[in-house]
Amino acid sequence: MRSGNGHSGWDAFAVSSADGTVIRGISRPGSGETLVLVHGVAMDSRVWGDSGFLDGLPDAPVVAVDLRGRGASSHVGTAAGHALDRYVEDVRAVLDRFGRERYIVFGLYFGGRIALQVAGADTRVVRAISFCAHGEEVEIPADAVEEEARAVEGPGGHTYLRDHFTAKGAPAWMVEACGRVDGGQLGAATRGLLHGSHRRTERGHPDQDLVLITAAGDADMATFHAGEKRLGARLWLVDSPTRVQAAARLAEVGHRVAGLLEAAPDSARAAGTGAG
Ligand SMILES: CC(C)[C@@H]1NC(=O)[C@@H]2CCCN2C(=O)C/N=C(\N[C@H](C(=O)N[C@@H](Cc2ccccc2)C(=O)N[C@H](CC(=O)O)C2=N[C@H](C(=O)O)CS2)C(C)C)[C@H](C(C)C)NC1=O
Repeated sequence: MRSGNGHSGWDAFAVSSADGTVIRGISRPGSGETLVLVHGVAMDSRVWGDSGFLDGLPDAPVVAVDLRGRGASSHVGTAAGHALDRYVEDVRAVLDRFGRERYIVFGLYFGGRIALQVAGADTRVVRAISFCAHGEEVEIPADAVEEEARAVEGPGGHTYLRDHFTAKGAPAWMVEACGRVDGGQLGAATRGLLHGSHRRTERGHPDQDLVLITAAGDADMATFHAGEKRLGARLWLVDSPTRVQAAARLAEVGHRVAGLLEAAPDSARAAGTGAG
């Protein structure tokens, strides 16, 4: 039986973020801890089904967010409106809406960095998992970002991204996701990276379980190890030469996350040490 929004068993939701922006997404009931999913820059909440991530998590309650300017959420035209703190407010408004005391937040690429940032700000997050983005301070190359913003907001924006990701060996679901995002929002979101996304993330609570995931062949592995040490995070590796190609491993990662949920005793941290 397909519900009104075209996803069988899923319900659409809408909440107002702190600045009034309407954040939408889809949710489904389940048993155990609620998984909140945060997509990357040129994506929307459809990536979780398309990538096979959800195949390994048939029973978990899931809330899949559309960040502002993506999916069904409201558009925001300014770079400042796409600052990291706005995205954190978006996710926290969604946590408020579902009223649970504990959440697991899983993010893809920049969505993973948002997940870590939300964990630093909100102790309801008992576990945060970042797929292929670390939480360390980075030097944002303003010129490269401006160049990329111009490329993605222009008429050839989708082609730029599709060609770039295809050349990097990204899976089809990731290449296709780019075509669903409005060019103007891609430009604003890209320039938005200059508004606070350079900041490192901090642990929000000693008992939080923080997990960083990256490709075994990641050239930037040292930064992920730095995150392990500084944040007391765990590092999962997927068998892939690069972070972009690791996107093809999301179905496997979904199964691994399911293993974490099964092993979850009272404190997420204990699960972190036990489940391996
Ligand atoms: C490859 C190219 C098409 C890609 N562009 C995108 O895709 C989207 C669409 C347009 C803007 N886009 C960004 O992402 C911004 N542009 C970049 N960002 C740098 C980056 O390092 N970003 C991190 C996350 C992050 C952010 C801020 C602070 C820390 C970390 C990241 O995770 N990057 C991976 C690629 C990888 O790890 O090799 C991906 N990110 C996509 C996503 O987040 O959805 C999916 S793949 C920062 C340092 C300026 C770089 C840079 C050349 C300008 N271009 C990309 O990265």
